[in-house]
Amino acid sequence: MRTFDLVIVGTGSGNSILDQRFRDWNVAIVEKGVFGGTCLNVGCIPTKMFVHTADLAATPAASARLGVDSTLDGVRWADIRDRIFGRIDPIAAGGREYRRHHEDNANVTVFEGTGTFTAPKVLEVTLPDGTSETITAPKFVLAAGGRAVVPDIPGLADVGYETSDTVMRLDKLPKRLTILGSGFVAAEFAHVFSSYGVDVTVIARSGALLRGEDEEISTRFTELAAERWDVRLDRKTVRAERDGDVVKLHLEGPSGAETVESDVLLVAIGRTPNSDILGTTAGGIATAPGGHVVVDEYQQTTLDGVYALGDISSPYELKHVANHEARIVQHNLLHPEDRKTSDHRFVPHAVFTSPQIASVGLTEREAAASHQRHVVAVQHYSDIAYGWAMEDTTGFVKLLADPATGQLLGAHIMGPQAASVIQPLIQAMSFGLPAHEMARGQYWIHPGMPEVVENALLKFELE
Ligand SMILES: Cc1cc2nc3c(=O)[nH]c(=O)nc-3n(C[C@H](O)[C@H](O)[C@H](O)COP(=O)(O)OP(=O)(O)OC[C@H]3O[C@@H](n4cnc5c(N)ncnc54)[C@H](O)[C@@H]3O)c2cc1C
Ligand SMILES: NC(=O)c1ccc[n+]([C@@H]2O[C@H](COP(=O)([O-])OP(=O)(O)OC[C@H]3O[C@@H](n4cnc5c(N)ncnc54)[C@H](O)[C@@H]3O)[C@@H](O)[C@H]2O)c1
Repeated sequence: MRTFDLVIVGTGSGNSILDQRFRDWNVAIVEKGVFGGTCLNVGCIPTKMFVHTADLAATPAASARLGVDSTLDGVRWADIRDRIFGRIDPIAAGGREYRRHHEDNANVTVFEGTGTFTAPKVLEVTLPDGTSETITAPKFVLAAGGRAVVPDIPGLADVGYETSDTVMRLDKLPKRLTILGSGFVAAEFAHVFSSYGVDVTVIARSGALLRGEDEEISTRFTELAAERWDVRLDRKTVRAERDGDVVKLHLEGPSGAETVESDVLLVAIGRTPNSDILGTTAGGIATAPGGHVVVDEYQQTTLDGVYALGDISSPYELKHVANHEARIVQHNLLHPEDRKTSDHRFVPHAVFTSPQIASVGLTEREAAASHQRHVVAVQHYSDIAYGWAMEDTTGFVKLLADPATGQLLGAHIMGPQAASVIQPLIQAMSFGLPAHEMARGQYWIHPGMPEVVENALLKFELE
């Protein structure tokens, strides 16, 4: 058994922990897949590169009503795909090369295999050739992320399906795509593929898409989605079947049995933490019922010296959260006598679909459920100057605040550039800036898009 000072499992956010301050540590990094993890290789970065091209492809269809006539001549799928991965793949390869061979990493040993705990702080790494090595250390960082969930639907395993890991590398664009699921991944890929001219069907188990959002956003988004895609709500998928090149999904819904046919099926029903593969139970590390590794405010697991971060322990499953937690773990490894706690007070997210959606803090339903006193302010993009310029008809900002203090409790935006427009609200919440001070304590560039936030703030009826 080889002994190290520190073992890091996973090279997504885990890889960012090591810098020159660790040069005197004997470190092992264990990675079973592609260097760089989900966000770089199959997550945030490639998806948003596809979303950008989708936004461009969708522009001609949207501009005629403003008096600008243009047509989309075509979408070169292979060129888009190869440009995106032609940029990303070398970054992953470069990261691997850096850790394996660069002089900065003389103290780092890379194990390219699957790590599984056989006992507390004893990790068996199974290498691709079937051999294994056992390693140990007083300190571990578990940054092993999660993976797409595949439901137990009869026939599914035989028909062939894509997940977010594979759908961006399809050989050619399908004519028809069915997406099983109604969350982030479904909403983003439905926008991407439909903008490229693919007929998209979205199958939701419940009565709305993006159900985790504030109810008004979810309801309004579902209505808009139904105008662009074939949206099937309240459907149970009972069986999958292949007929030549066609994938058939047999559903049961409000009107009885029905079948959806398509060329490609994308399964997007959520992700599960990789704690099972990592053998956390044998490792003496507690997990929550959904499989997330349990951590305290210092990101330490139930086993002393073993830290965890990102999707393996965080129910948020967002890259900016994993990055924040990686910085906390890094600090706590380097300064065990002066540890920091992670801050999950105001975790924002954005869904890069169309219209874009962004959110931070309490939804109205959550505020009511927690008996939090609150007032609500809503401002439509259509009533601000830049909204006139865009002739926007669907976007809005919805804010929640404490009526006594003016402190913002939640912000929910659906509309152009929502992921950027929300940032000052995240800042105000994080630094405790009350709504009225935020609205009137600064200039708002006229006629900029953030005026939609200013006007929403001014609508609050505070005590
Ligand atoms: C399609 C998609 C789009 C997304 N878009 C966004 C977005 O726009 N914004 C955002 O904030 N978040 C987004 N996310 C979420 C984001 O990608 C994740 O939250 C983030 O990448 C998690 O980082 P991590 O370091 O925890 O795990 P990962 O990056 O998943 O890293 C875990 C690594 O551990 C390795 N590993 C796992 N088990 C073992 C083992 N037993 N032994 C050895 N190695 C192991 C894996 O191979 C992997 O490389 C998206 C996710 C998906 C799937
Ligand atoms: N922009 C972003 O930040 C971004 C983008 C993509 C993914 N992500 C992250 O990745 C995670 C995974 O995304 P996701 O969309 O796969 O999961 P999700 O949790 O966002 O949505 C999954 C949806 O599938 C539904 N579902 C579950 N089981 C089902 C079944 N058997 N049949 C039909 N529907 C079913 C759920 O009710 C849910 O609405 C997200 O939670 C998010 O944190 C983030």
